[in-house]
Amino acid sequence: MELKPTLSLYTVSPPIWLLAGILLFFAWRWSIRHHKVSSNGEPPLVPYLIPWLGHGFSLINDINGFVEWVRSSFPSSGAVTVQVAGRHLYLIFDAKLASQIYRRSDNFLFDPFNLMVFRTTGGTKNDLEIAQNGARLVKTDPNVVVDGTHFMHGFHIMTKNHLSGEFLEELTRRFIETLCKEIDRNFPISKNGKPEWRTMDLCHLIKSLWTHASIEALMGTNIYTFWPEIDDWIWEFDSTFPMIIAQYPSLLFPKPYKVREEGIRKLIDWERMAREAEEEGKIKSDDPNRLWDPYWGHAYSREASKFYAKFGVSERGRAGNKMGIIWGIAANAIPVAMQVINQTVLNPTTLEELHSEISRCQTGPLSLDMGKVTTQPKLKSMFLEALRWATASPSPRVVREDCEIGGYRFKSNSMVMIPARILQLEPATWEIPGNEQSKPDLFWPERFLDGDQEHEAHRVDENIEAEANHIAGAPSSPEELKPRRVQVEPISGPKSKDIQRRILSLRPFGGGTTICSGRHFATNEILGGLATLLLRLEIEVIDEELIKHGVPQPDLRKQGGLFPDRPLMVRVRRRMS
Ligand code: HEM
Repeated sequence: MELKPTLSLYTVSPPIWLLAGILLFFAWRWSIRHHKVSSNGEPPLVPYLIPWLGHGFSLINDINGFVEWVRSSFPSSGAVTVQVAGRHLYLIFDAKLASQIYRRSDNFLFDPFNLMVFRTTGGTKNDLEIAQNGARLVKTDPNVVVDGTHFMHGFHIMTKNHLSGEFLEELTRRFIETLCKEIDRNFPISKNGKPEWRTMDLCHLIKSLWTHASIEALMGTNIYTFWPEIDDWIWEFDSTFPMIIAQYPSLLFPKPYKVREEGIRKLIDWERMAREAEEEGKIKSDDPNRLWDPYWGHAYSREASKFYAKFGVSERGRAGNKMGIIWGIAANAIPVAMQVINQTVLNPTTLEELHSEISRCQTGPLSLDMGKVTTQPKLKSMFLEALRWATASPSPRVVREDCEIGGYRFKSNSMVMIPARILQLEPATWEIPGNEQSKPDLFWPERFLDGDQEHEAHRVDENIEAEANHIAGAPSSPEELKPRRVQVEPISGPKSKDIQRRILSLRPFGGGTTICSGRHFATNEILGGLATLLLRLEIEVIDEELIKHGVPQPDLRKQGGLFPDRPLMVRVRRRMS
């Protein structure tokens, strides 16, 4: 009997092969995009080619671009898993899940990153052991003596207490005072009453004024007598420090380590001089609780040094901590200040409206009621919109024990990252149908005109729950390290789904126990600084230059506050009173 030829694999023509391949590829892509969980319950795994290393290189090379790419590949997943150097890293894309993680600070730990900062800013082996005492870690070094001290949490509470209330007011007062002094020095009141226009890059001007005012407010004036270059040094440190974090070898890349060592040396000198000045009675006030003096600067700088010294942290470790604080203040708040001020002068209607809000807060020709400034609706909306549009905070955590949240399984010792920028640019959250200006990649000054009372109230509520979880089961903290309650209106009444989603999705300051302790100062220095600047200076955008360079956008090469990616050329002159 003659057998009929059957359709064998070998007889299928190449176009059919190709078609089958394309269909399989799309089926595979569809299945990974629509799989809500992996087979073991973890968030779906993003496929990778290089074993062990996985996505490590893409993540280091361009963290914002990589995270954006992952989100676009998994648009309907609340979380995904990526492989980085042999470990799983969960990227969280769902705002509600992020809030649950922030609240569980006993299981989603920040201390491993605090420890990493301690090490990379120059802490010694002994300092690292002190820092691990009572820290929340997956595994503690077996040599560490655990005596119930809880050093890191104590420091965090001390920080929070010294950046609120009267301490916050003093830091703001010193900042504004120095800013005024610097503006007056750069743009003196003209003798003949006719000030000259000067051409400059506005971004550069803001960067230099704000850097000097924040360092002097925090560290005092004496530091400039032996380290006048500190304002330039901090930006050199900012551009080189990520290489130390990424563990570039010092033999091949000596510069970042050289810059860091210079900072450590100078900050050791700063602390020695402040101690000597105190012992020699050079500091005028003998009130041990004074808020500011020229040697220690703000009380927070003094108390941070004393806190570290009390626990036996070395001079080098203390200098490293100071370096981290100065860097934290400058590198996050100053780029956001630049974005707010750029957007103000770029839009004549906004400029006019802000002038009228500022005039309502004036207490004299050049003085302001700061409490009023930070509650003006348009000013506040500009600030929140700049935080939404121009920050990329990663909020890293490590999972302590296996747990299940939001339908996902999170495995012990894996890492978590909440890429806030993704939540802050999600069209479903921010875009209002029929309103072109509301597109999330655009800066829309009116976006937050309905206020942010709910945002802050929600963060405080989250923080209280996180603190309670964190402290439960941890060694008890001394009374002076207990957090003070911050007064915020509670969230009242039911909120629409849209508002709830927006409240949960604005995450520039992280959340939980480690929510940024400097956020209130950041608000004051950015809005108070903007009002101070507009009262003293006239600023006009140079249209031909704007056409040539284009409108500044957030520069995505960095995390935290995002700098404008190009200059904004303006004419500036002293305002005639
Ligand atoms: C717009 C400006 C700022 C942004 C976007 C920002 C952002 C952040 C973020 C994302 C965290 C980590 C939160 C977490 O993952 O839970 C953080 C922590 C922190 N920030 Fe800020 N920050 C800003 C300004 C400041 C300023 C001006 C100060 C100091 C005056 C400051 C002091 C701190 C401190 C001390 C912590 C550590 C909190 C702790 O562990 O106790 N920040 N900040």
